[in-house]
Amino acid sequence: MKSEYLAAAGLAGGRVLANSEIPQPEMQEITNFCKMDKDSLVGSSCDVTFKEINDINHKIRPDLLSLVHSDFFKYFKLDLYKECPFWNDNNGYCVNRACAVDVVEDWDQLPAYWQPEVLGSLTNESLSADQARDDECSFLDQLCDNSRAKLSRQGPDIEYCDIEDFHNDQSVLVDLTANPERFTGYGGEQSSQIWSSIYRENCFTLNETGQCLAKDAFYRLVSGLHASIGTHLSNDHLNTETAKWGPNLELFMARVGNFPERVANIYFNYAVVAKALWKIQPYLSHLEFCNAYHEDVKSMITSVVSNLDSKIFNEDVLFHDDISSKLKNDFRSRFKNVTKIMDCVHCDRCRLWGKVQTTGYATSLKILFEIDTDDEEAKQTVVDKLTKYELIALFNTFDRLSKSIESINNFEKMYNDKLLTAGDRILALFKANNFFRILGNAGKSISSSFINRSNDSSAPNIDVLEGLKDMNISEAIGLNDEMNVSEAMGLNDEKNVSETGDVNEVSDASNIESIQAPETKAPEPKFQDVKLPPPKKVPTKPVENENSISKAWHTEIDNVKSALVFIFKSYFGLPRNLARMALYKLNSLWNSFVGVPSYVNDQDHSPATYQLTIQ
Ligand SMILES: Cc1cc2nc3c(=O)[nH]c(=O)nc-3n(C[C@H](O)[C@H](O)[C@H](O)COP(=O)(O)OP(=O)(O)OC[C@H]3O[C@@H](n4cnc5c(N)ncnc54)[C@H](O)[C@@H]3O)c2cc1C
Repeated sequence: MKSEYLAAAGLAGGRVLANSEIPQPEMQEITNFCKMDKDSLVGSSCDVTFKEINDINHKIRPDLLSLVHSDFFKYFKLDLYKECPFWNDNNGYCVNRACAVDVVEDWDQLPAYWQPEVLGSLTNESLSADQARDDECSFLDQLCDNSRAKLSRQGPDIEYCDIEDFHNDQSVLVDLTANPERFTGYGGEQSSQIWSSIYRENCFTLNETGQCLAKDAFYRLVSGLHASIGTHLSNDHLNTETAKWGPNLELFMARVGNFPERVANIYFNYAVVAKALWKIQPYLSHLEFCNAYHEDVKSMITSVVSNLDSKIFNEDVLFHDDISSKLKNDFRSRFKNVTKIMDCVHCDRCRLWGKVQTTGYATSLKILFEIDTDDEEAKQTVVDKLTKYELIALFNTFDRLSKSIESINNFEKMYNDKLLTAGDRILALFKANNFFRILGNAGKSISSSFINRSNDSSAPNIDVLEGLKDMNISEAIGLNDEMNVSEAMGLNDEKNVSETGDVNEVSDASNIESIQAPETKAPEPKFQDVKLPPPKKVPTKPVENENSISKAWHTEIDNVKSALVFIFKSYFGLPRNLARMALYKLNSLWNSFVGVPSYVNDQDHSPATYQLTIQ
């Protein structure tokens, strides 16, 4: 095995490293966006690089997008009112319009196979629970509404999510394309509680071989889901000034981009779901669709899945022997809990997408870990028993990850553009010699170490530019005012700057506590990472001992001259200053008359500050 693979795999000297211990690859590109080497492997169980996944994703993206917009894949059923099974917290709700879900009410618009009669349990109360489940849950039967072979669901538990939800009386049908996953404003204590309980599920008690790898995989799945949600809410974010939805680079960097580990976890999840799809490929191509429309869907499925490769993820390393089967059971029940925690999410839109994606991961895990590659019959049985909702969730989850990866690549372009623009602006600042004026306007301080160095040289040099990363020049380069530029540029991946500017410690597999009670560390001494050049020796002037009368006389004369010049200039400049003041006042009155916001008149309240105030 290549040493690069060993390092990326987290295997050192026969010891399995936790995710947090895996050394981050050296940065090889000019940009430090996400500080990742795209030619390194995605993880210990993946024989695929970040770049290869980017290429695959680029190829399949159009078909995958069409697939999830097709009538067959765009509807999902869930119970939006199910009570939280873990804690008594069923009174909260999210009042933002963005949290709402539009459910399907106009049934006439739906294709025949989505009509209530076909969905069975929505209306047909005469069916027994088992019958309803069979009708509802046999994916193959649902492709054509006239063939309904009954498949028994007896046998050992192989479920990683609660599939009962799909035939619950309370369940509603939702058009996923009409309810995009995006920024909803959901946050605060409630969402942190959800995330901390999800991460707490990653506390395996068994001390079996391979536990570390399983624990690491569990963590990566959850963190990848979290990061993918963070990417979507940053990519489709509401700009409160323009009232338009669009990407928010600063938010993305603060939530995901500054944490290479989180970005890598999105790629890891992509590999897991892709492998599950690859694994059921032979069965998907044998599906019998009823009409020409479905044939289109089938060809889109084939074109997506045929681009995937078995080496993308090796599930066999996780639970490879009998000893680890207990661990697998633990893994399964813990992941099931993650899917159930979604019922505690107060924001309906977030709950919807949380349910879709956890169901998608649960389906992938079932396919990966419960299908024995040597047993053809068992394989067929597992695939046959997939419900259509599991398949819909599987493809939609793959689409979410694919969209995340596309967004990450777009954010990288934006980041590089911003960096270039920032660089140009910084150079322009020096050329125009208006550096201190701008800083004064921004009301920011500049580090003394930087002032010392900038005084040494009038031309911008690397030390000076490096010094810039230490100070908050967000206004100068147009980044979020609350964010330190070094963090915004990803120069420091140790800290997580939340939207409100809070600095929390980065959490990792071994650091769940940081999520439960985010620790605020005492600020570290600044500039410790900056290598300062030795201080220049300033030639010292010889001390003058003589304090002659003539020197004192000249000083006095100079002072009198300066005072006279000042008085003369003041009289001379008075009309000009009065005219300016009048003009300024008139301008200000005119602006208020035509309704221009007050910050335009007020230098201390730049648009950036104004934006922060109204947020
Ligand atoms: C199931 C679910 C679905 C959601 N869907 C949406 C949605 O569609 N739209 C929306 O606007 N909001 C959604 N949210 C809310 C969103 O995820 C955040 O919780 C919210 O925006 C507040 O963010 P935050 O910065 O306070 O930190 P949070 O994202 O709540 O994170 C809490 C802490 O976890 C750690 N952390 C963050 N990301 C990771 C990661 N990837 N890996 C490891 N640790 C991490 C950090 O230390 C952070 O301080 C959802 C929340 C949940 C629980």
